[in-house]
Amino acid sequence: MSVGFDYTHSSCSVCCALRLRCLVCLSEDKAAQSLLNKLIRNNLVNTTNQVEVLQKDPNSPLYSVKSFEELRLKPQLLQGVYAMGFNRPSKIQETALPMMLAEPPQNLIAQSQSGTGKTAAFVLAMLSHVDPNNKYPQCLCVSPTYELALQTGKVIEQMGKYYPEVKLVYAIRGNKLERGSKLQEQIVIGTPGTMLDWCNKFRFIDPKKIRVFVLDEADVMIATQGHQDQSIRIQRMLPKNCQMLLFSATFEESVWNFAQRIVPEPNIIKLKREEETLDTIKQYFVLCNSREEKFQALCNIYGAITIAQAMIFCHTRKTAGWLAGELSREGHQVALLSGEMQVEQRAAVIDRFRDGKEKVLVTTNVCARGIDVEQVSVVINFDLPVDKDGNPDNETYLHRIGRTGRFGKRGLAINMVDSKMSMNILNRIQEHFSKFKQLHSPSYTHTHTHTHTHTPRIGCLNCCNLCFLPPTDKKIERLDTDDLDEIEKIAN
Ligand SMILES: Nc1ncnc2c1ncn2[C@@H]1O[C@H](COP(=O)(O)OP(=O)(O)OP(=O)(O)O)[C@@H](O)[C@H]1O
Repeated sequence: MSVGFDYTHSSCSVCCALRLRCLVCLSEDKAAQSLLNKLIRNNLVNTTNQVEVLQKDPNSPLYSVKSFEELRLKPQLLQGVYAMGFNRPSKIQETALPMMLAEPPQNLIAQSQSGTGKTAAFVLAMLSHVDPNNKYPQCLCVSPTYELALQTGKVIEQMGKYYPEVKLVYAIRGNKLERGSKLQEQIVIGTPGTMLDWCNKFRFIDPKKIRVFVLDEADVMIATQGHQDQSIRIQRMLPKNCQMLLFSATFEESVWNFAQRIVPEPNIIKLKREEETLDTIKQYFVLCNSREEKFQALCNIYGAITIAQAMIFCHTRKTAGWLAGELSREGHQVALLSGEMQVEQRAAVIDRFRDGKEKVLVTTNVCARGIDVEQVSVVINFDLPVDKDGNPDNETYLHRIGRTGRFGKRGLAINMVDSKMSMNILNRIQEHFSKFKQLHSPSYTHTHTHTHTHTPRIGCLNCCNLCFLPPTDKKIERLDTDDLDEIEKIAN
């Protein structure tokens, strides 16, 4: 078994540390992460940011709606929307829905973070566009994995509850049809490989009759080898007037290039991400010599201040398991999120933690990235975040501790330092975030080797990940965990 970038295996349960180096696992992670978010989310992510719109024809009027009634939906669909508990369109839906429902159909590329209502939007568009009297496929929706396709299928079923004439079929591995058969269902949802076979090899679908083509989770899609080409091959079989819709949670250059190949003459909608900031977070570090000392420091902190809920990040599954065991022995109610768990099991653990059934969540980064648990007031980096080469992983640091300071609330982040090397990493993280202020001064133009030159803008979605990172002058201060008075002070 070789370990490196070309290392491939079909199951992520083999390892934890290896996952950082394995391309297969990286793409599985992205899909699993996305599924996890869908399973644990039961409402919209709050966002106050504005929608940016780039129209194919800048002279055509831009409509946006504040209610579902304004969209003149079929009554059965409006009933479905309200039955799902949607009172009004989400921020992205306000602009995307009128575009998607317009006549003649308009192409759309839309980007906004997960949980902002993209799936519900394109499901509504598909259901609106099909003619139930025609018993053949009219909408194709491509998802990166079987599980994600099933999730979207569920939304179609819920929203189309009062419109039973419209039928849905899954083009997924294992769903075998008789040779020579023709599909009667109006909507086909599936993964790119099977969808392509059904159009091309088996001809269950006549691609020339497709009116709406949806490509969901483009960022996850391109992380999986082969999916990009298969999606493009499907797209090429569709008629010129077919409406092309593409959705993505992020918009790095690779996604953008792919999007442009799938969607000709697009309208573009972007919803700026809620900016994460370190300014409202107090950051400390604790000096220790061993894993046991780190644990002791943790106990001292728990002994001195009241912590409603905390997340503790470890580098490996092994450390996370060990720490969870030690904390339980000390009488803490601990939840452990671990890489070998099925996505559904992980979702259940997060749900329990969110409901306050456990007060401490011990996890590795791979499991917890992108998960929002608002009420967490303390984040502990039991191990500092590093990338596959052992360099500081600044972005992960921001994501981890950013969760404690959401929506202007003050949070606390404590970093455990157990060697010269980890002190060096922490110093570099601190330096990175203070340098940022200079990098983003308005007149400064910076170049990233992997992207293009542009005038940097904080929150800019089209350029590079760096621009997501806000500046801060915040120092990471030393905390002596043997001094109870000192610990008590940090909580005030
Ligand atoms: N207009 C709305 N009003 C209330 N809730 C909504 C509305 N639109 C969507 N939701 C709900 O918000 C949650 C997120 O929506 P949706 O899944 O469509 O977002 P998304 O951007 O596609 O995110 P993801 O890619 O993670 O699924 C879902 O629980 C969905 O039922």
